[in-house]
Amino acid sequence: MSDESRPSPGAASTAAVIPAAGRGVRLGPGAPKALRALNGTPMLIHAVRAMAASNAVSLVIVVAPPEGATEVKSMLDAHALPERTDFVVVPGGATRQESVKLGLDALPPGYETVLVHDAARPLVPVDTVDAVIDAVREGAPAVVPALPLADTVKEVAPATAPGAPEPVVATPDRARLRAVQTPQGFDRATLVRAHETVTNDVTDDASMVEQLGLRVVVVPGHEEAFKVTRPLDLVLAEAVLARRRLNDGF
Ligand SMILES: Nc1ccn([C@@H]2O[C@H](COP(=O)(O)OP(=O)(O)OP(=O)(O)O)[C@@H](O)[C@H]2O)c(=O)n1
Ligand SMILES: C[C@](O)(CO)[C@H](O)COP(=O)(O)O
Repeated sequence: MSDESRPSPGAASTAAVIPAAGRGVRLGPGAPKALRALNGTPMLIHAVRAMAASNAVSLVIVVAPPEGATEVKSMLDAHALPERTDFVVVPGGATRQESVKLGLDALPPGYETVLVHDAARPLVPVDTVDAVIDAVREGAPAVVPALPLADTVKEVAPATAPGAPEPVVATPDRARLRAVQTPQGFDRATLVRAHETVTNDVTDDASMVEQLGLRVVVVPGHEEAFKVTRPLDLVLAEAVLARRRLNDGF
């Protein structure tokens, strides 16, 4: 859609920032993780389509590997997206946190709800995306999709000598723990303030909002929103896609 014919976003418009600039070290040697294929389609395209599947999302900002922004733009041009969805590509930074900030800096006015979604979670279902957006629109400044843990978790202390076993110091109550996914959803002003204020390293955006002392709430996550991190996750992702194709009857 051209800039002239595109309606300007209203207060209810939602944009998604997709950090996709990581190397994918834990996945092993190869192209940057977001550009690797799942059933023949780049992981990033799956992730963009997962955001664009929500009727509420009209802009996707892709934060590309710093040296790969042109390639990512061509890749997006070559893959069909819904007509209502525009996209912008910006080069990323050295950490996820920096990449998200660079994506936010490129966000035009008019988008009051912002999702931050890992390219590495390509298969999140649209119902999860919509649940996050709805919770933000209902007034929560920050929303995370999350699942209860299947494993018991131990807190450990550093080993006393190289190669020695780590001593366990605590077993947190599993019933109160959640494994957090993306997309995480935010009121735009809150997310911008969090990224301008918090300078320590964090592993997700919601924890920056927690550091501002603001309310972060959880909505149910989905097992298919898992993060492709290690080689076995690629096998699982392709199996999920195969199951979807079977269920869709083609
Ligand atoms: N400098 C970085 C690092 C990460 N990410 C993005 O943040 C998301 C979650 O990060 P992760 O799964 O840890 O990806 P990588 O950093 O690529 O993985 P690894 O730590 O194995 O290298 C991914 O979509 C990744 O592309 C990013 O945009 N910029
Ligand atoms: C944002 C995140 O996906 C929530 O679980 C996660 O914290 C990213 O961590 P990573 O180590 O950068 O993959």
